[in-house]
Amino acid sequence: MAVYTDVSDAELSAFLDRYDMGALLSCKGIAEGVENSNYFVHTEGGNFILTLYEKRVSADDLPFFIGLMDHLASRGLNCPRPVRDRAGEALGTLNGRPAALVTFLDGVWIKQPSAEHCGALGRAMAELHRAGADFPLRRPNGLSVDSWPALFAAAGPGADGVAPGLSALVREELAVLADRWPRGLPEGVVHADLFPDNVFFLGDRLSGLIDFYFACTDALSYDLAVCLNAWCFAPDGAFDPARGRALLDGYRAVRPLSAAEVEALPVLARGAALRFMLTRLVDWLNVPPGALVRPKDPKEYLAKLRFHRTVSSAEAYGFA
Ligand SMILES: Nc1ncnc2c1ncn2[C@@H]1O[C@H](COP(=O)(O)OP(=O)(O)OP(=O)(O)O)[C@@H](O)[C@H]1O
Ligand SMILES: N[C@@H](CCO)C(=O)O
Repeated sequence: MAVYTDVSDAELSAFLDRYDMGALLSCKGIAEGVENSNYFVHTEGGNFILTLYEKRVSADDLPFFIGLMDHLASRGLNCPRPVRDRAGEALGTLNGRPAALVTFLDGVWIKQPSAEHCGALGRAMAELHRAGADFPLRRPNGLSVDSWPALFAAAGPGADGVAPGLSALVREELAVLADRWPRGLPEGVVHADLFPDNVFFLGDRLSGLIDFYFACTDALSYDLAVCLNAWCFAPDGAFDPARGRALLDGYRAVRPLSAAEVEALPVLARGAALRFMLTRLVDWLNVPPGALVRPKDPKEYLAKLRFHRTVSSAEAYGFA
């Protein structure tokens, strides 16, 4: 994550007084990520992650995210557990932002995933979908097809300065995807941002999933579409069908896909590419002054979007 809101040791110690976690030993801002402010917090009680929720997270959604992490962890999924204060509250306020502490997960994320990593990811994603099946809360996906025109408007007039012709291409995509977006696919809890930096490994073993702050109720196969984009392109920008196949096969080994879900993958992957291209574009063109953040490159997702425009069936992703 990034750091948008600074927290001093004194402010943090006062915040921690509500918890049974002993005295603060150290606290360090985490530069990775782009969405919220994150700190690594070491106390006499152990290691924790402190998150201050920033612009894209609505305070009204926090009970969904906190409840979901609790629910998934109680179903055996390895994800952060919210830490409760003496009054039983997992959410507090720090420097004017909603804030929470969660448990620290061991592991590292993989910068260049192999087909084996993608297979492990597919299995873990299907397990997440299964574990979420009886989660009682619902949250619509606020970054799905209906929100994309407003997101594009929020990027402002600079799009063609990032890549010539980008505005025209986005307008075309908005129209095509509004027309073709699949409805009626099996739905449930999706992570919706399961990028490599949100999946930890210890050796070759997938050890945990983090960052549930885009999780929502949506088509389960949308998660696969996000991961085809985030995990299955080679460093030279070419799609790698071996990784795509491993991801899809890993998933299907735990939760079978219906014919409708498979058929929908190209348009879902195209929409997922546009979604991340647009949020990156907004962030690229609007870096808050003083923020410790490195915005992610929207052009990476423009290239992925161009690829999906050429795809007509899931076989292009390695599906067999
Ligand atoms: N529970 C956790 N255990 C261990 N490390 C964590 C945990 N949560 C976050 N981190 C660390 O903080 C970094 C950023 O966290 P996270 O991905 O949640 O931030 P973000 O701003 O939402 O990022 P993104 O750009 O992926 O949305 C992670 O890459 C990881 O190094
Ligand atoms: N995973 C996102 C950032 C968090 O939304 C991206 O790479 O654009």
